[in-house]
Amino acid sequence: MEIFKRLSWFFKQERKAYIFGSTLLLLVSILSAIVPMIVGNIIDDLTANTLTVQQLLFWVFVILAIALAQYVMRYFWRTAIFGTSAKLEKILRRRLFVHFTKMDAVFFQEHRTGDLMAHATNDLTAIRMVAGGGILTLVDSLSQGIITLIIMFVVIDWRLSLVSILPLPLLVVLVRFNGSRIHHHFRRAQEAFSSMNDKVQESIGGMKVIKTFGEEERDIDDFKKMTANVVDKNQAVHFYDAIFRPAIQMIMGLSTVIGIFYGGLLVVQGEITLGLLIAFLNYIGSMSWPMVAIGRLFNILERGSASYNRVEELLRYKSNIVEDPDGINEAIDGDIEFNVEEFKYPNSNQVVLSNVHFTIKQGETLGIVGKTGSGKSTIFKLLTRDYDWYTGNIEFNHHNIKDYTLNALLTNIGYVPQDNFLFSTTVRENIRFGLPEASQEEVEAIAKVTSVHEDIIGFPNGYDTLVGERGVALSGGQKQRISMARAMIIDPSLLILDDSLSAVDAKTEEAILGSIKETRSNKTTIIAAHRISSVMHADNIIVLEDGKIVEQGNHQSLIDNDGWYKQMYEKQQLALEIGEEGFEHVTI
Ligand SMILES: Nc1ncnc2c1ncn2[C@@H]1O[C@H](COP(=O)(O)OP(=O)(O)OP(=O)(O)O)[C@@H](O)[C@H]1O
Repeated sequence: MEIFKRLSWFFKQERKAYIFGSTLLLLVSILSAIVPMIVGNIIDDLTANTLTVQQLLFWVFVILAIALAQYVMRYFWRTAIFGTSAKLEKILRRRLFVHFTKMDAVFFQEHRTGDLMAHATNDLTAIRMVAGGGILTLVDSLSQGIITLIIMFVVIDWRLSLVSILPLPLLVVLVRFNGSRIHHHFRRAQEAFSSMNDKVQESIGGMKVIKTFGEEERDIDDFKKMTANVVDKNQAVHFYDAIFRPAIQMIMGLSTVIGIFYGGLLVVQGEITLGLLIAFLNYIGSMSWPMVAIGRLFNILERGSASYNRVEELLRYKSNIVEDPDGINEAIDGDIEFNVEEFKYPNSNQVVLSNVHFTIKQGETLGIVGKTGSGKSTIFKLLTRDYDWYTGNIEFNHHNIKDYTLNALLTNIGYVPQDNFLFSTTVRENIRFGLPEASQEEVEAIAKVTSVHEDIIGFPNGYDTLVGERGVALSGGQKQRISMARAMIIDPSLLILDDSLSAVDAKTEEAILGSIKETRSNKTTIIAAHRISSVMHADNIIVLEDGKIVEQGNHQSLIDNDGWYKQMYEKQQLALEIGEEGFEHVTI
C-alpha cells in the first residue's frame, strides 16, 4: 500500500479521472449486487407459484437494463483509469530519459545498456500497473466485497454468512506467505531479463567479430543458457502464482460447501427461503473476485514498488559533472590553456595524464600523436567535461571551463569521436544534427570540405539516403567524413578530430586538411592522429607517452629533435613510398 502513498503526487494531479473512474466502479458493484436478489425473488415467486409472465418480463427487462448500464460504465471507468495510468508511464519515461541525457560518463560505465532498457520498459510498465490495475483491483475488490458482505449479513442471514466466510481469512495468510516470495523471484526474473538484453545487444553489435572467429555456436550456447535462466526465474514466479490461485478456488469452494450445507438446513427449518439461499450462493461466488483481486493487488503492488525503487534509485544518481547554473553562457572564442597535473579514471589507480601542459592560441592547430593508450582521447574527455576530477586547471578564453554552462562550452566545441557514431536517419539529418535549420546548400558545402559530397551523391538517394542500423552500409572512411561534417557545420570555436582521418587515404587526408585550414581561419583545431601526416602542418605538436608529454614543438623542431617523432615520420614516409599497404604496418 505504501506505493500508493509514494505515487500520491500523481493521484492528486489526476484526481478527477480517478474519482470519476472509482465512482463508476462503485456503481457497477452496486448494480452487480442487485441481480442475485432479483434471481432469488423470481425463484421464490416461482416456488410460491405467484409469478406472472408480465412480472417475469419486467425482471428480465431490469436485468438487461442493468447489463447495459454496466457495459457503458465499464467502458468509461476503463478509459478513465487505464487511460490515466498510461500518463504516469509517459511522465516517468520522460523523466528517466531526460535524466539519462544529463548523466556523466561514469553513469554509463556503471550501468549496462540492457539494464537501463529494462528499467525504461519493464519497470515503468510495472509502475503503470499500480496506477491502472492496482487502483482498479483496490476499488473494485473493496466495493464489491463490502457491498456483498453487507447484503449477506444484513439482508440474508448473519449466522449463515458468518459460518460461510470462516475459511476466507485463510486467504490473508496465503497472501502474506506468498507475497514476499513472489517479490523475491520477480526481482531475480528481472535481473535475468536485463542480462539477456545485454547479451542480445552485445552479440548483435559484435556479430562480425563472432563470425570472424567462428564462435557462433558458442554464442548461441551462451544465449540458450541465458534464455533458460530467464525461463527458470520466471517459472519460480509462476510457481508461487500457481500455488496461490488454485488455493483461492479451493477456499471459495469450501465456503460454498458450508453455505449449501448450513443454508440447506436453514431452508428446511424454514428460516430462509430457497430464493434467498440461491441468492446467497451467488454472493459467495461473487466473493471470489474480491479475494482473487486481493492476491492480484498484492502482486501488482509488490512489483510496482520494487520497480519504483529501481527507477528512483536511477533518478537519484547525481552526475559528477556539476554545472554552475549561473555559469558563463555565451559564445566562447579564445586561447586554450591546458594544465593538468594528474588524472586517473574513476575506479582505477593508473595515472593516465601526468603534467600535461600546453597552450593553444586562438586560430592555431595543435597536433597530438603518441602510441595507442598514451592518453590522447583522455585529453579530449577532460576538455569536453566528461570527467572533472583532475588536479590542475583547464581554461578556455581565460576562464576555467567549469565556469561555463555545459551548453555554452559544448556548443562551441565540434567533437569528432573515434567511434564515429551515426544516427539512424538520412545523411542530411546526420550532417545538420547540430544545426537542424541548415539549408541543403550549407550541408553540401560542409560535405565538400570533408570530401564526402561526391560519395554522398553516389548513394542511391543522395542526401536522403538512410544510414545507421536500418540504412546503407557506409565505409569507415565515409562514416568518418560524415561525422566530421556534422561537427564542422556548427562552425565551432574549437574543432577536435580524434583520429578522424585514420580511414581515409593520404590524398583525401591532404585535401580535407587543406579545406579545414581554409574554412577555419581564426578558429582553433586539435587533431589527434596515428599518422604524422595528419598533424605535421599543425602550429604545435605534442608527443604523448604513457600520459606524459615527451616531445613538443612544430614539425621541423621535432624532426631536429631526432626523437620518436622523427623515427615515426621517417618510417611512415618510407612506407608511403613503398605504397599504402606497407603504410598500414608502420602507423603508430
Ligand atoms: N573509462 C576508462 N576507465 C579506465 N581507464 C581508461 C578509460 N578510458 C581509457 N582508459 C585508459 O586510459 C589510458 C589512455 O587512454 P586513451 O583512450 O586516452 O588513449 P589514446 O591515446 O587515445 O589511445 P588510442 O590511440 O588507442 O585511441 C589507457 O591506458 C586506457 O586503458
